[in-house]
Amino acid sequence: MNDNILNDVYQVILDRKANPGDSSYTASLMKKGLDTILKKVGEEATELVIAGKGEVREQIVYETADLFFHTLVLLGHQGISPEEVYAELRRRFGISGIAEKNARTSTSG
Ligand SMILES: N=c1c2ncn([C@@H]3O[C@H](COP(=O)(O)OP(=O)(O)OP(=O)(O)O)[C@@H](O)[C@H]3O)c2ncn1[C@@H]1O[C@H](COP(=O)(O)O)[C@@H](O)[C@H]1O
Repeated sequence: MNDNILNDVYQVILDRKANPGDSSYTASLMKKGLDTILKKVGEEATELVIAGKGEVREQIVYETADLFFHTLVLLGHQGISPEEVYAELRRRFGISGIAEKNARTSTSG
């Protein structure tokens, strides 16, 4: 996962943090600080829960994107790279996950 949209958006977030512009929503969140960012993450998580209950596919996708974005802002604020999260997921995926992937590959051809 070296080249994906999460990384691209994260790079923009870091840039907004380093070079805040007046019109940037990300920069305004960074300026307001951790409590505001955490509040947004909580709100977006709640909105995703509501969307999930509604079972409207487009709404779930939209709210998931909002939650991903605000989570990346939190990571950026804390100086944590998405790569650290990917590494944790890879660690959990571990040996059993790799074995499952290999089994799927060998039966799909
Ligand atoms: N991915 C996003 C992104 N997702 C959501 N948002 C903003 O997050 C806010 C969401 O807060 P709310 O849910 O309260 O918004 P709302 O309009 O009240 O309600 P919704 O309809 O969004 O649910 C809105 O203002 C959205 O515009 C985002 N703002 C920025 N980005 C990315 O960040 C980049 C830099 O943006 P700026 O910092 O604004 O330059 C952009 O190019 C995008 O790639």
